[in-house]
Amino acid sequence: MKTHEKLNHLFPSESDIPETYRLHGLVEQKEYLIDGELLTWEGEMSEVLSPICINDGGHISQKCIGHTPLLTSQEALHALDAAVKAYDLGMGEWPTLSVGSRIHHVEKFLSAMRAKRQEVVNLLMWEIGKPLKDAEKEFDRTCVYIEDTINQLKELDRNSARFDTEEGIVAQIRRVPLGVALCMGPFNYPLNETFTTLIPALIMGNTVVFKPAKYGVLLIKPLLEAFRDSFPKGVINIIYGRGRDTVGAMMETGKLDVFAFIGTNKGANDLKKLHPKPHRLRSILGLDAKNPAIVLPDADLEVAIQECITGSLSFNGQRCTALKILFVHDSIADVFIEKYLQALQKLQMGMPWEAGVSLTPLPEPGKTEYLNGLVQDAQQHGAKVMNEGGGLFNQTYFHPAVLYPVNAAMRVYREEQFGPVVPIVPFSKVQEAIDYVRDSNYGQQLSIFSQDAEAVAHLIDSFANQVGRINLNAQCQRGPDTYPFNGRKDSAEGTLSVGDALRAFSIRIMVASKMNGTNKALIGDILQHRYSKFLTTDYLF
Ligand SMILES: O=C[C@H](O)COP(=O)(O)O
Repeated sequence: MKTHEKLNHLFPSESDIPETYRLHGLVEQKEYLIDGELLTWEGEMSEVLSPICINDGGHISQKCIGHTPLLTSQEALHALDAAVKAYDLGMGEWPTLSVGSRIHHVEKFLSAMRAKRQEVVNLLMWEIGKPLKDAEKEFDRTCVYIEDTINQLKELDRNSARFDTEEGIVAQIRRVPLGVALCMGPFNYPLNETFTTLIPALIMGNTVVFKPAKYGVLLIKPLLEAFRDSFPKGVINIIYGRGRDTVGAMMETGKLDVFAFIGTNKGANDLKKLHPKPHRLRSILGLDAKNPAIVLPDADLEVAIQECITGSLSFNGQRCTALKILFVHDSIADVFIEKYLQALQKLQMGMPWEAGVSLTPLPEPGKTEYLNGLVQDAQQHGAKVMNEGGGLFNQTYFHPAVLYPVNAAMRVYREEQFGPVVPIVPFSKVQEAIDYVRDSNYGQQLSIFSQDAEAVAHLIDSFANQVGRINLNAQCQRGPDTYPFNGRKDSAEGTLSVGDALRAFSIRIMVASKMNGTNKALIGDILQHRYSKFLTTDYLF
């Protein structure tokens, strides 16, 4: 069957959807969380369209699955005020709670979250088209990340140095939260990526305003009560709405201390510049990437193909860590492409809940047209679509397009496609690939495929000052989550491993006292009477 004929079978009617995955009615998300209260929004709502298209008696359209509130700047500022109040040492308890107590709150949340697994996984499929296995993995991985964060924090706490005495000065050094954090995540990992900033921020004692991703927003609904019931008032506030109205208004107040954002450079820059004193804002950012694979002539092709197929096309290439351009030595380009296309044929396109399906509809509006534009541009500059049916699209479906030979004149050479378009660049000298990486604005990761120790070592040394991670005979990826996740140049700011994130959302400060009679009496008095929340004997590391 030709690919375009197969595409006709991608639009199920309601009755074709298995009962377990069917949505019964719309998910009406009217509630938002401010200062420990779930408030109900009666104003304008935003429609949530699933990328999954339904065939309703011959009429095929994206299914509307629910609505979310379009809050205004007023609600956003209310949320910010609640977070500011909860952070204030004089009024809020959260920043000065013991590590053990904060862990207890997060554990309570985790246990409530686990009970919502099926609901959240189902929404991950409906909202962003994530295949069932990947959606389950995202949920489970997030739970493990929270557990690991708790364990890491206990470890840090155990190893803490309580007092330092140097040169006649006693220092009570303490790691403290940064303040009020705004956490925003991307549509492709709306749970995992968001929680890898949200949880470390909370557990370190920051208070948070959380705005869920634009797509992948309804799946926070099942967790709203868990958030409300697990944390003290104002510690976590959850809002919805247009970025400019809500986030923009909060930024302009200058009251945000941390901006934790996983998304595009443009999104991050547009928001950050609204802060009146951006240098005061600690930014923890995961941004654009264009990770290349470099396949040398002696590469083990079986390994290279397997890793490049999953690296470039798992979740339709919609991962910041996806391989977004493949540099293949020209002596093996033909055989590489032949094998790549054979492997591609085995990937199935379909509904996210169908067994074996890995290619699914795309949630971003206008994405298929954008990808088609990239393909046409490459064709105009001399590339061919190497696979039958490649690039064929329909509303939210885009069949992967493998482009060859790609060169610097084409948009896809530098633009981050974030979708199922695979550009393959032939090279004769490895220096061409080295120059590509060095000239790139991005520096998240790259992959090298070769068995030649000398050649690999040379490349490692060429790239160690360019990217955050070099993968040998393996695709690019974030995990394991205990490993550093970051990037160079315009790809990231800060590092987000389990342990690094705890440090990213905190700062070490101290009270330093000269060892003289006055101070001995003074500190003794403060400690004895517990006058200070900060200066206590049971402080954090
Ligand atoms: O989109 C960026 C994700 O953090 C990638 O994670 P992953 O490499 O595990 O798919």
